[in-house]
Amino acid sequence: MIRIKDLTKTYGRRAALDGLTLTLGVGVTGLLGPNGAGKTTLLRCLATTLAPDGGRIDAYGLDPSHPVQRTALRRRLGYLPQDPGFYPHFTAFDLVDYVAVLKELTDARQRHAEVRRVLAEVGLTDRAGTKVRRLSGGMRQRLALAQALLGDPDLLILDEPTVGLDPEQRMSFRALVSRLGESRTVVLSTHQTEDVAALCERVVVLRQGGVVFDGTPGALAAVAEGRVWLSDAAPEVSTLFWRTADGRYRTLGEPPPAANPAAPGVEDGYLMLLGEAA
Ligand SMILES: Nc1ncnc2c1ncn2[C@@H]1O[C@H](COP(=O)(O)OP(=O)(O)OP(=O)(O)O)[C@@H](O)[C@H]1O
Repeated sequence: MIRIKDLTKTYGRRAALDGLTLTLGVGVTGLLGPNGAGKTTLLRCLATTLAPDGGRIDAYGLDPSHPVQRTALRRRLGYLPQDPGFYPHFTAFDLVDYVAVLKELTDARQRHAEVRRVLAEVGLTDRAGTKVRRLSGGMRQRLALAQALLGDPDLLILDEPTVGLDPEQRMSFRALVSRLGESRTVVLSTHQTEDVAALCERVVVLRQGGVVFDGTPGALAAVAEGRVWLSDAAPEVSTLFWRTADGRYRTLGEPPPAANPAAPGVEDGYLMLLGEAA
């Protein structure tokens, strides 16, 4: 169990985290929130790469503000940062192997077997010998995920993991992450409400460094219950609407004339929650 209590982090005068409190258990939790809401800052604090200014984190009884406990926690987590810095001249295998060395896998035989295992998990076995600079964006993203899986961590922290993946890779990513979430804590940030709907049993919405929603994807969708409409004519008042593939207009907010109610999705609930719909 991971308990985050009253976490604060300020850059200059800007509060990136403003007294954030959250508990994480086994399963996949998705973090949604507009740009600058504090998702990356929270994930970096959890990954122990950034020290918060105030509040506390208790992960499996370990306190990351304590140097010895921080090291113990690092052994139990895997982290996919938002912009992983890669060495372009390393091969995929060498890159993951290098991270494995940093993660104290000292026995070369066992380490190489573990590197092969995580490359296989993300479908990069046949690219093991390819240099990072020759990999596509989606392959690099999968490589970044592979290094996070080293050592089978209890806590997997994934910052926008689906960026750059094509639809097929996104599907296999979802399958992999939901399988991983059966027995460990997975927390991921995303701007893709589809990922949240398809993959997360829990969604936490951050805004201005605090939690504004914590519940199931279904409960987030329900925030827009009775506020989603389909109509043949475009609404006249300025609400949030768009033309769908079948030529009808989908409106969020007040109903346009002669509109039919439609079932809300996670994205509708999220937009309503953030007040971006009228
Ligand atoms: N190293 C930094 N120096 C100064 N300000 C920062 C730094 N990192 C983040 N911030 C600021 O802190 C706030 C929260 O940023 P953070 O990256 O955590 O948000 P986010 O929710 O991950 O956003 P995004 O969806 O754009 O990735 C923003 O206002 C950002 O400008």
